[in-house]
Amino acid sequence: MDARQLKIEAARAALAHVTDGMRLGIGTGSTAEEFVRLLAEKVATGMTVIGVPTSERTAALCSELGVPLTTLDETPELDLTIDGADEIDPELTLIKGGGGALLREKIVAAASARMIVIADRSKLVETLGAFPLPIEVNRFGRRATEIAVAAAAAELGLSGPITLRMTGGQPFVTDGGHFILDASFGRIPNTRALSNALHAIPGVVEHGLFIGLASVAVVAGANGIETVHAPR
Ligand SMILES: O=C[C@H](O)[C@H](O)[C@H](O)COP(=O)(O)O
Repeated sequence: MDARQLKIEAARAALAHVTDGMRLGIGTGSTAEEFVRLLAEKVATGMTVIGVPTSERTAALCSELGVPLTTLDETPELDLTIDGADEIDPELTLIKGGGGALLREKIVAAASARMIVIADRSKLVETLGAFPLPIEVNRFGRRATEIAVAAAAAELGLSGPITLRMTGGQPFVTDGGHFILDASFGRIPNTRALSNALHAIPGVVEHGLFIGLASVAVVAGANGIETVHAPR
């Protein structure tokens, strides 16, 4: 089965958790897009759900495919968010933000009673950090923020290149109008400590470590679907 098919299988398995009338957080990325396509088929045959998209990109796809949308201001409490991830560890701590949507994704996940992560098996890791950690920063003082991030990481024994994400020769700008720093720290054993340290830096808007947000991961591999539950 190719990578796209695995994403479709994970999305299909997660769709089984969606029931009529749910208020859904709808994730961003190639896996979440497969979920949107399958959800749209259900909506077309009568399922009633309302979704809060986690990016302009997801909003556009939902609108194109007829998935009804609302805003988090109109619907501030959600039943379930379904989203992809860049890395998933055994506790279901995640790295997200490879597509730059981490801020809205985290706000939406935090407003949801449950979050299900959908992924192919390649996203499962023992320790997070091979995937560079996306850190969303205010444009103002970006260099100073970068220096502060490096210093905070060094205090925790973490180091490595921190690069400004670029696209088409220009800095990548998030839906919220911010920049993204990608921090290649390597293994991050102390995710909670790093999260706290990053949140203490004024120019950091949010980071891509999702701790204690995902309740279930639905992971598709060559041998079928594996469902991983977060420890209680
Ligand atoms: O900002 C993007 C999101 O966090 C995505 O959910 C994440 O990058 C995974 O994307 P994909 O399903 O394309 O691997």
